[in-house]
Amino acid sequence: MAVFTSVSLDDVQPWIAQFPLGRALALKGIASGIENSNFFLTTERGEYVLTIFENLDFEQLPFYLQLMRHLAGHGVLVPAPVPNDKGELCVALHGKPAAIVSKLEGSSELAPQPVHCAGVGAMLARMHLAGRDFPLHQPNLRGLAWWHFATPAVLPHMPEPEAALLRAEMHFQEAFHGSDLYKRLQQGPVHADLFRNNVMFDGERLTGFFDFYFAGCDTWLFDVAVTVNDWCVDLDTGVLDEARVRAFLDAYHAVRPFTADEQEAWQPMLRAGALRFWLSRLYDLHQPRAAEMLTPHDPTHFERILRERIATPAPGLAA
Ligand SMILES: Nc1ncnc2c1ncn2[C@@H]1O[C@H](COP(=O)(O)OP(=O)(O)O)[C@@H](O)[C@H]1O
Ligand SMILES: N[C@@H](CCOP(=O)(O)O)C(=O)O
Repeated sequence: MAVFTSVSLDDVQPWIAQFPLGRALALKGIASGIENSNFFLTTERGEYVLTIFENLDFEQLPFYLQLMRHLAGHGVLVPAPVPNDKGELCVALHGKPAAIVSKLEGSSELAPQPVHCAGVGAMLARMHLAGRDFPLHQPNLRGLAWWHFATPAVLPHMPEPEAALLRAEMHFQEAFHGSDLYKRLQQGPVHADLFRNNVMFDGERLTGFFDFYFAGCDTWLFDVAVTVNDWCVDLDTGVLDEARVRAFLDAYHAVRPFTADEQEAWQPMLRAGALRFWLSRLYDLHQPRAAEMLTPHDPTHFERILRERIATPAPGLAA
């Protein structure tokens, strides 16, 4: 998808008058994405993306939009939110929160090579460092507490071998998240959904990270694990590609060196990253929402990745 909320150019015209963007010239629904309604918006001032938030409310949005603004101000490549004439970054449209952000150049690199992974690793480390003095706090809303909520909702729909794996992994992750090792890991604002489709490249040049609407405060290592599980994986088998993993981790480490605690937590964290998306994909499959163009993501992809991470140790954080 997804366009959950339909909007026409006529709807947008009076609304956009509060932004310093001139008149709206074109509006086009974007089919990809599964969380929000997104539109490419052409105005007299240029190209933007209009997002109508379907699951986030006005209280939650300042965290995401101010974080993007903060990171952009610290040289991290992310879309800049456009304030209206009152300085607000988020304004109601059709009764739902909406925001306009700058459009990034380029396109997603869906078949990444080590050079792309290195670019993402280095920028992710810069993002973590830049987030250290971000003053707002919000937990990762798809963290352990949400896993506890989602697990009983999906278990009745699952055949027993998969249900057993989910129960066992939840048990394992509760112990890991409660450990002293976990509590010592460095935390801060994380993207938490930095998949291939949420990064733009122009050739080999990274032009930006976007889709910050799963961001929250969590361990930096969780962000690394989520990102490696997508960027460095063979999509057919769930096996990690060593050259891409090495390129990613070495580039990250060169900007923000991994700690000894992070080395120790790396394997269970990769499992946590896989569990998080297995669960959310199961939840979306079994508790679907109405949308004009929604294509659910396949949960078995992350079940495979989880099984593979349990069976095979991944390359370590440092070479
Ligand atoms: N700032 C941006 N610049 C360029 N393209 C964007 C931007 N934000 C979103 N898009 C486009 O919109 C699509 C859907 O956005 P995304 O944030 O992934 O949706 P969702 O929040 O529903 O998952 C992306 O794949 C991308 O093509
Ligand atoms: N990346 C998640 C789903 C979130 O969708 P996005 O389009 O907002 O990245 C997944 O692959 O399950």
